[in-house]
Parts: sequence; C-alpha cells; structure tokens
Amino acid sequence: MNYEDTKTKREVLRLELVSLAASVGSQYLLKDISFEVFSSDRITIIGPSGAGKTSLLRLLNRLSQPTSGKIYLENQEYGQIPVIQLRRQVMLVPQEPKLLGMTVRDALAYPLVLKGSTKQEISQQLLQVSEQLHIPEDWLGRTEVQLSVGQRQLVAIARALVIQPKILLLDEPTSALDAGRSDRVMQVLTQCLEGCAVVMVNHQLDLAQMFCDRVLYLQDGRLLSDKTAHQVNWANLRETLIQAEAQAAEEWS
Ligand SMILES: Nc1ncnc2c1ncn2[C@@H]1O[C@H](COP(=O)(O)OP(=O)(O)OP(=O)(O)O)[C@@H](O)[C@H]1O
Repeated sequence: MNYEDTKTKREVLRLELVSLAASVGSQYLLKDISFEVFSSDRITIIGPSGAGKTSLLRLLNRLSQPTSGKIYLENQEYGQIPVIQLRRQVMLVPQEPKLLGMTVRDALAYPLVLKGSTKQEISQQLLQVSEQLHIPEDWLGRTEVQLSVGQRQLVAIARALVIQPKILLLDEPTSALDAGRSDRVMQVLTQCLEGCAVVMVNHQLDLAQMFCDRVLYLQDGRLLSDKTAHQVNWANLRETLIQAEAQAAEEWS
C-alpha cells in the first residue's frame, strides 16, 4: 500500500497474528494471519482448495473465534462488539445463501424495516436493487426452496446492497451464475458499495483481475502474499495456483 492510498483510505479491519485450530490441540487451519482492510478496498483471497479461505471469512464474520490473535473492527476488538451488531457491519454472503423461510421480498425488506424506512421507501429500494441486478418481479414472492443456488446468490447480493455494510465478505459469490450475470454483479457491486470494503474468495481469476485492487494469497493456512492488483503477475499466479491445486490433489489421493 503506498502513501497516497493510506492518506485517503481509512482502516476498518485489522487482524493481528490470528490463528485457528479446528479443536484444541489439532492442526491449524489458519496460522499467524495479519493484515489490514481499508475502506473501499476490493480484496480477492486466492489459494488452492483447502487453503483456509472459507475458514478466514467465517472468522471475520465471527462464525468461529480465533484460537489465538486478535481481530479489530475500527479499532474495537471483535469480542467487545455484540455479535448481531458486528454482523450488520461485517456481512457474509456464503456460497449457498439461505433465506431462513422468508420470501425474497421479506428478506430484502426486513433490514429496511429495522432501519425505520417507510413503506414507500422500501418499495423504491426493492425496485432499485431488482433493476440493478435484473431480478424479475416474480421472484419476490418465492422462498428459498423455489430458487436455484445462483438465484439465491443474486438475492443475497441484493440484500447486501440494501444493508450497505462496512465490510462485505463474499464466498465465491458468483460460482453458480453464468458469465454474463457474474460480470453484471461485479459491476453493480463496484458501483453501488461506495465506501464499503469488499473481501471476496474467488476461483475465477479473470473476474478477480477485473474487480479487485488487492490480492491476498493463502496456502496451507498461511498468508503468503498481500499485493496490489498492479503488483500481481497474473500469469504467474495462475500457474502457481494450478501447481498448488495439483499438489493438494496428490496429497489427498
Ligand atoms: N470445522 C472443521 N473441522 C475440521 N477441519 C476443518 C473444518 N472446517 C474446515 N476444515 C479443514 O480446514 C481446511 C481449510 O478449509 P476451507 O474450507 O477454509 O478451505 P478453502 O480454501 O475455502 O477451500 P475450497 O477452495 O476448497 O473451498 C481444509 O483442510 C478443511 O478440510
């Protein structure tokens, strides 16, 4: 990160030597991870299967707790922040989002009801995000079981646009979407989440290259590099990933 960047960007999240073990005494899934996230960052976490990418996002969403080390949201230690409040500010869109029995309309409207928006404001915002993401009106009355995984991913992203968290965590957000929709989603996210930092796990390097301004490379639970998108040699990264995937496949077979 150069001096100009740090002058204009504000630190929102900080990890200090964070490690995670699945259980007491077991092998580490993440080891000594330290990095900062700044407002408006567009970060992609890349690494082979089993590197710990999802485990890291789950830690950041407080679905698990570090075995050691500390995480801070705007200089406040995670443990000091009520979990519901934290998850409103650091929102996770998992690979297979759930609507918890709600219709799409209710899932999108609920955060606005909590904010005290009027019925008219809610209708306007729902219309706006539906148009932005090309969500057809007939989806609004559907529940989770009536939606494909890709459709649920789109609804979860629409929900993020409505909530406008400080940090949005995306776990392969477009894995079930076709290429055209993926590009559209990424464009909308870039345009509509001003001031929000995005931390995304993504296997599609072309999408990462188009969308992110920073790349964290994770392997065997360790953060091996943290570079700006300009510093990344994408062809080398692609090759490193292929080799690491092949090695992991060998170890598992
Ligand atoms: N609750 C758990 N208990 C034990 N091991 C776990 C647990 N969760 C994940 N793991 C292991 O931790 C390692 C990291 O898993 P994780 O899902 O974070 O990797 P990943 O980089 O997201 O992989 P992928 O790209 O395949 O989704 C894997 O070896 C996985 O088997």
